[in-house]
Amino acid sequence: MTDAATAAFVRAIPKAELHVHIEGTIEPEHAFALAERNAVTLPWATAEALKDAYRFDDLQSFLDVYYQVTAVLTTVADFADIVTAYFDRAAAQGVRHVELFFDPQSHTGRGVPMSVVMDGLWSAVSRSVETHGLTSSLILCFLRDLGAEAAAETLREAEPYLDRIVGVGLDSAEAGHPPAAFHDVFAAAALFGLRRVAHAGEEGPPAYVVEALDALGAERIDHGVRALEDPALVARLAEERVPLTVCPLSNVRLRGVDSIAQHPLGRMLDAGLLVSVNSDDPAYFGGYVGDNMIALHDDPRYDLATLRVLAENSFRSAFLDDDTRTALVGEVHRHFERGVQGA
Ligand SMILES: Nc1ncnc2[nH]cnc12
Ligand SMILES: [Zn+2]
Repeated sequence: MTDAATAAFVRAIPKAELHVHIEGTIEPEHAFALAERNAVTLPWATAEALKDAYRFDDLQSFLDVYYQVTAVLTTVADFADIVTAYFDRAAAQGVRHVELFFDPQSHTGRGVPMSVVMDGLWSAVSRSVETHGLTSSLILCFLRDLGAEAAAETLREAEPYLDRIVGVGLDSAEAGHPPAAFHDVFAAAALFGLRRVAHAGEEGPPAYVVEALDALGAERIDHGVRALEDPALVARLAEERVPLTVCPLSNVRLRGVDSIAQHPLGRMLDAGLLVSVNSDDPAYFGGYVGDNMIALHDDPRYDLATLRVLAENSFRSAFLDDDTRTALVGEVHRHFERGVQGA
């Protein structure tokens, strides 16, 4: 096990978080406080009962809970508050830059206007440097199980707010929903000057990773762990330096892998892939990004030198300008020069 001083050191490593769904950061107690504030009835009696429901068999069984909890979000203040609560935790875990996913369709589909979602998220994101000492941006994700037409409609609704988002992504139930169906909406997003990322190879086959790259022009792959099943794809990802945002605790909780010891992250690093560590839905999966790194470090394969590579990779994979990237990698360097205090 990682000792307390080393855990504090790992948690404080400067890092970027590139794969975190804001709706997946609502802690159970906060969900119940928001439910009460908005007179929303959740299908669980207490926060404890909700936590008891966090036993997942796969991605879908998690999404079923996740979408029900999002119903507590109804006002501008709610969206601002969940971002602020996430920033509080992220800043305490060394996060210097975050690219936040949000799922507008999970709100507009319940009658919450896009303007409420955008104004709430933006009020916190636009002030993150002053409030938390970290830079932040927003990535609008399309829910792939709702289809391409709904995604196109969502992009149209988001048009007045394009200066508040850095890119678009693709998430939700992966199996049976190949990326290529979203070619046109991703092409339209590219014409707007937006960056493109996509969840692929979480539960879906390696072919979905290939499609995300070729049909969507994805610049970064979220998860991508199943890419390892296809050696030609691994060679391509390594050659093209395609960033993969890997979420170890998420993969364990959603039963993609049995344990951290079984997790393919080590093999991905060995294959020369540009991988970073991320939290995905930290309120549900047992930890924020620093906690994911500590869980890795409990396994001797992930020594401090490896965690340093992962932290540097997070900045190398981010949508940052070169000067900012260099400065942030320099912060990682200085953190390791100072070393574990008391060691
Ligand atoms: N891990 C995940 N995969 C796909 N969609 C998601 N939405 C929130 N978390 C997700
Ligand atoms: Zn995700």
